[in-house]
Amino acid sequence: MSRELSPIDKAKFVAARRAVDFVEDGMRVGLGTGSTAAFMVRCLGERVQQEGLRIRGVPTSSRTAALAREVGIDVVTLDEARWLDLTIDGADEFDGDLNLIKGGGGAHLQEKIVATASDQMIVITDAAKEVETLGAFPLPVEVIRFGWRATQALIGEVLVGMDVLGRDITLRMNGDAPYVTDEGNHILDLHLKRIGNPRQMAMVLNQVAGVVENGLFIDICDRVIVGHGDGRVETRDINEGTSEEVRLEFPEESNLFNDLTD
Ligand SMILES: O=C(CO)[C@H](O)[C@H](O)COP(=O)(O)O
Repeated sequence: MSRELSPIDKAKFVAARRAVDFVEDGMRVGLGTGSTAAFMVRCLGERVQQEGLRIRGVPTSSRTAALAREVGIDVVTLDEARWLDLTIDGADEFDGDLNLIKGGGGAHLQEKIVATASDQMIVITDAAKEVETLGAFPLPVEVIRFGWRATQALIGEVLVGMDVLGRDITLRMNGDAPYVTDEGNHILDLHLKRIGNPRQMAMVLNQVAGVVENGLFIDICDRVIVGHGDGRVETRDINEGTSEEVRLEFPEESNLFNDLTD
């Protein structure tokens, strides 16, 4: 069923729509996870069906895989694709260097593997996710289920002496049970409020036994596409140091908005 989109949804939609302009015939494309990425997958599916665009898509979660198949994208595994031309994904926060926090949707492990196996990563987002300093959004850390409490305690120890404003660590839940990722792991959310040195944080966390991957994406994103509720879309390229703005028409009626669940 189609529903009225909020200004934030409209912002996410126009960012997604602009991002698919960067996809060319024959590309192998990493498909992110989350509500913004879901718009992008739908827009890509539209190009596949209407223009005959030929691409292979590598999804970053079981949710995205199901949606990509539904909209007619040829879905392959990363091992089949080997290497990707482009990955398009959302983010929970981004800073002026285009460093990111990801994993709010619990998929940052596959997302990081896919993004780093790509020539380019484009992040699609609304303007509210831009921050001066990362860390207001809790940092997701995927951990092995075995001994997760010990891993939590060890992470607490390594946070001492680091440039953060909070040290609470919570186990992500799915109702009454711990959240389980596509890889069968748990997620600890680190409520740091400020991450003064994200590069150091990303390296230190991955040294802790039991940690599989943290949600900091450092020097991975090449472009950010920021959508606004009025149709303006800004594209910033960190490598070229450029920024451009266009305005997209917002379709009054579109089956791109049917059955939005993500
Ligand atoms: O990292 C992610 C999933 O692991 C998402 O990209 C991030 O949570 C943003 O989600 P949304 O587009 O729904 O705001």
